This record gives sequence, structure tokens and C-alpha cells, in this order.
Amino acid sequence: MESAGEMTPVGKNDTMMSVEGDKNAAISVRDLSFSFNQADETALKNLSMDVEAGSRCLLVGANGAGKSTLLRILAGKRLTKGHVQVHGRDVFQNPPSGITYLGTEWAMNPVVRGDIRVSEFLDSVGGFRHKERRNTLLNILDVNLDWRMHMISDGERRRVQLVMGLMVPWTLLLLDEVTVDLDVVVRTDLINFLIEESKERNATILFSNDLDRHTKPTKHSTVDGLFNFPTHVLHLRLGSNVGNPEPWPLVAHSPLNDIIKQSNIEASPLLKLALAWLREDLVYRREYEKSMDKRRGARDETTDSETFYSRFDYVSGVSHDCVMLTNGQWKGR
Ligand SMILES: Nc1ncnc2c1ncn2[C@@H]1O[C@H](COP(=O)(O)OP(=O)(O)OP(=O)(O)O)[C@@H](O)[C@H]1O
Repeated sequence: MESAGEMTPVGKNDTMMSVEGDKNAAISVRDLSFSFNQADETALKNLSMDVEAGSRCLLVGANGAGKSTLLRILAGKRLTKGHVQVHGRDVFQNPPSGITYLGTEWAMNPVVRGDIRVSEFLDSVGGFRHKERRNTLLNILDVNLDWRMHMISDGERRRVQLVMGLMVPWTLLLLDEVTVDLDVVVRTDLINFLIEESKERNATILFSNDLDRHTKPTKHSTVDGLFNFPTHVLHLRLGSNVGNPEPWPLVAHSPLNDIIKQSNIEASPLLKLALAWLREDLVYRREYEKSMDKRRGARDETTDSETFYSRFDYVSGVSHDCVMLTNGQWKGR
């Protein structure tokens, strides 16, 4: 394994990527670095990747690897410099339409916990324009239009969020751990819907799953529950990607097959690979922190005063131009 003390971008594979980015890729990122503020350790470091249109790419990385930060930057929710393109367009300067981001912070917003009926809530974000898709999703996610948003459980609120976010057709879907609290039946049906959607419309999905809550290798754990969902897996470590997205299932000559063969746990190949990567990352991170004498900052979205530029309405998922405080309050447009 590469020494953490060397401080090189982790496993970045420049030889396989053009410097200017792949214009035909759904997502093309080059040398992306991002810090929450100057005093902080960088959350993303020289990250470069191309994601093919129509792929469903699973981000695998330990806590703090940068998965959420990357997904938010791709959604234009965090302003940063660098080459970040979706369908050949800069996500900050010339943002393309059709990007949908769904993250866990949505459920914290007081607006989506207000006394409002689900039918009215969905109509307020354009549900009436997409009735057929909305009804399909209501059925898959088992959401009742008469529920009131202040009287439902967290899991039910998550399902309403998914109906809201998915009913408008997307070309790039960015999912940050939003399927983890769904029960197994709903998650399976949703995954099948997403597979069909991505195939029919050549739409791309980049998603992060909370592997860490499901490290026990049982057939019910989240990664196993993904069945054949990913077409690619991408390993993130300490804010950098380890190579480009790897086709999944692995091709016969992939060296990653050896990692899976060496695993002696009872689990699916995908979970075996994810666990091996995460264990390797743990060792790497310890070495890295020792070499850097890194002070760990508390991660607290609600107390830091940093502002970020967002084109994305917290509540509706619809693009807007606005500046938002990280405590969730609008500052202005
Ligand atoms: N609001 C913040 N202020 C300062 N640093 C932050 C903030 N949010 C995240 N970070 C730091 O950025 C890095 C990447 O965080 P990120 O949330 O993207 O990781 P992640 O892979 O999504 O982790 P997890 O699996 O725990 O959700 C971490 O080192 C984290 O401590």
C-alpha cells in the first residue's frame, strides 16, 4: 500500500484520464479540491473522475471520505473553483437542467415538518404537472396523499422526499444516503424503478450508501440489498478518488477480483470489496493522521457560520439562486 506519509493524492490515476475532461461523460471532474474554511483540512483533494452517462455509480468510502461534499458540489450546492462538469456544462457557470440532489438534511428543515397534507405539499412543488410519475412513485413508496407532514415518522418523511424528488424526470440523480431508512420491500421496488429509469432514459445515478451502519455482513445489509443496482463502484479515500469508477460486476481481468477472493467472510462480492476497501482506509487514515498530527474538527452543520451558494431549493428540489446559511435559513436571493 502507498505510504500515507507521502501525502500524494490517493491513487489518482492521471494516465487514464484526459487533462481537459471527457466531454461525453455525464460527470467530468478534474483536480477538484474543497475546504470548508481555510483553517480546515481539505475535504476534497485533487479529485478527478469521469462517470459515463447511464451508469449507476456507488460511492464507497469511510466516514469523512468526502462523499456528501462531492455530491453537493455536483448539485451546485457548494461553490468552488475547478473543472466540475455535468453533460459538458460547468455546474457553477452554466448549470445544466435535470440535476436532482436528495440528501438527508432535507428532513431537518422545519418547513417539511409543518402541518401540511402530502397532496398539497407535492402540488406545491409541481406534483400536478407529473401526475403519472407521481402516482407510480406513491405506489412504490407506499405514500398516502392524506398524510400530514407533521404527523409522520422519519422513514415516512423520507419516502415523501423521494416521491417529491423523483417525480420530475432527471438526467443526473445524486442520492446521499436517502435510501438507508427504507424498509427492504420499499427499497427493493425503488431500486428496480431506478434501474428501469436509468436504462430507459440513459440517466445517470451517483449515490452514497451508509455502509458504515451495515458492516455486519448479512444478506439483509444495505450493500447486499443493492442487488445488481450499481453498474460502477468508485472508491473515495480522504477526499480523493482511488482510480476511476470500476465497472460492476467486475470484469474478469480486474485486479479487484483478488481482493474479493481473499475475503473469508460470508457476504456478497460487493460487500466483500467494500469492507476490504474500508479496512484498508482505516489503516491509511491512521497513518496519515499520525504523519500530519491532524486535529479532528467537529462536524457540525448547524453551528458553523460558513455560508454557501446554492442553486437548489432546500424544500422543493427546484433550482434557484440563493445564499443560504448552514443553519438552514435563507439569507437572500
Ligand atoms: N460543515 C463542515 N465544516 C467543516 N468540515 C466539514 C463540514 N462537513 C464535513 N466536513 C469535513 O469534510 C470531510 C468530508 O466530509 P463528508 O461529509 O463529505 O464525508 P462523507 O464521506 O460524506 O462522510 P459520512 O459517511 O460520515 O457521511 C470530513 O473530513 C469532514 O470532517
